[in-house]
Amino acid sequence: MSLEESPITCNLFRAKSSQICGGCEEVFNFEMEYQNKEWSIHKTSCKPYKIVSNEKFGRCLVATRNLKPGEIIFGENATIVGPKQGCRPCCLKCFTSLDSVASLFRCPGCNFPFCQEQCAKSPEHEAECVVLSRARSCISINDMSKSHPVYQCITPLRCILLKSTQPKLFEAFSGLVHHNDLRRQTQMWRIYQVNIVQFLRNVCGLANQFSEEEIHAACGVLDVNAFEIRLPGSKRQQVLGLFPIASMMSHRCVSNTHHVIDSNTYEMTVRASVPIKKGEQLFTTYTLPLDGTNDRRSVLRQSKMFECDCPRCSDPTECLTFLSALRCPRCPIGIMLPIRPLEENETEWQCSPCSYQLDAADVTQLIDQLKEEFENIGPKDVEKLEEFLSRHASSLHPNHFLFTSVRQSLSQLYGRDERYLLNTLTMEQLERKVSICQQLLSVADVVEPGLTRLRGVTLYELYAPMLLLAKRTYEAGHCTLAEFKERIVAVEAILSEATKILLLEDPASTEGAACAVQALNQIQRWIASL
Ligand SMILES: C[S@@+](CC[C@H](N)C(=O)[O-])C[C@H]1O[C@@H](n2cnc3c(N)ncnc32)[C@H](O)[C@@H]1O
Repeated sequence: MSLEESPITCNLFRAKSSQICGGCEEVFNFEMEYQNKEWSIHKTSCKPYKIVSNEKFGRCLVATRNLKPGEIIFGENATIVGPKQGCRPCCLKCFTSLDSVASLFRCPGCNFPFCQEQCAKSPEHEAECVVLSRARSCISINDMSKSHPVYQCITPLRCILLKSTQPKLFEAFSGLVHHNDLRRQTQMWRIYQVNIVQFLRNVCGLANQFSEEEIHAACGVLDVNAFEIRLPGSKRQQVLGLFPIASMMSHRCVSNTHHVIDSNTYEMTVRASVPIKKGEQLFTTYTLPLDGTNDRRSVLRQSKMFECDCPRCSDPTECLTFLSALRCPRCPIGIMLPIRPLEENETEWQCSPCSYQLDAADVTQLIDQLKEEFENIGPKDVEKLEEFLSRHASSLHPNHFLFTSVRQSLSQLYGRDERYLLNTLTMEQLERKVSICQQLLSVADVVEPGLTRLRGVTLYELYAPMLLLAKRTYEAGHCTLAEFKERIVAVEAILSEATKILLLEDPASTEGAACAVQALNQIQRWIASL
């Protein structure tokens, strides 16, 4: 793959004297007399990444020097923040879910509900309120527990209004990919045409200011480039943010970066999650890493408009995680994998030892049925979740993504659910929690390697039952003091890694980080006293 440099990178060409920048390791040739001036210009623009362009990925980011796990690559603020398509009614300023608000405040201008008057009167709402007030008679949002289609137009409206309110930002926004040409044939285009384009042009009176194409382009930019912002507590609405540099990162189903978005400031920090070599492309993941190949590729096809052929998607075993693999119905040890994983609708699935085959349609039918069964289980129903695992053990590989989702829930429920509080768990249940977390980690280590949230959270869930098991075993006289110490030191290593990762997360969304630091200090003091 050739990654051509774009003109955006710093290039100061003048012969005579050479220097290598210690930051980006670029070589500069200076005229001696201009050296200091040019060097100070470079110092302010030197970054550990650069934007390059490539036939397959379009614009993308590559590392300009070796990066260590945890190292910050860049940070940037969201240029636009707004509600995600299909969200339930929320305050347009702070995104609090309105079903949890006792007394709503209706904006006198546009009639949108807000959590409080102060939010409705915020400067951020001013320009959109003028537009939305023209549709005042159609804006009647009364059921706060159900999504309302009018919210679909808020974030695209905020984008197009930049044209007059912040022309520079609008220019940058207009340079982002929208894929109107590819999206034109989709069902989504037709929905946007009615719910957003016609609403904004015909009902809100923007027909003279914005063409249909321009409004569709705003919707496209958001679909292709925006990031989800996870807000804590009652703001757990899905909110979108546009981050122009981050949106240049290409997708790979196993990424090498990790990002955190501060839920108060909407500032994104992108870090290397694993070691990255100078010249390597920087990847993020546009999908859920624990989904199977067919689901990930389908999301990417529908919303990002490309066919992912990354190493994980091209490998029937998904890098030996077997996240989509089935058990062979014919032989006891067989595992069934797609023969051509990039042709999900046509490929046969074949058992490795006995060569028995299933059609793609049969596999889809089975998985759809099991997905439905899984979705109908209550989110806290430990017994039903356990039952699901045992009932389908002969159909799915132990690491199958459906089982992995079940394990993710169980890893939290054992020890936290009121019926399964940690101190009340039996030895067997503690061992169950440990084995669930270890299985999850074995998958996370491959699909979300390094300093990632999934690993941090799972390591944190793992430490407590391990500690309790060691304590109870020692107190029952079933191990020596030396063996006990050894087990506690192993727990400390796990908690120490969990803490390191959780401290990188948004402090508002992970109360775990503070608890982890406290627990780590306690264990360290305890080890010192043993
Ligand atoms: C968020 S944008 C990334 C920046 C974009 N390349 C640009 O030039 O502005 C996402 C788009 O980049 C391209 N892209 C990203 N990752 C890709 C991948 N793994 N394979 C093919 N195209 C990819 C697709 O066109 C996708 O819709």
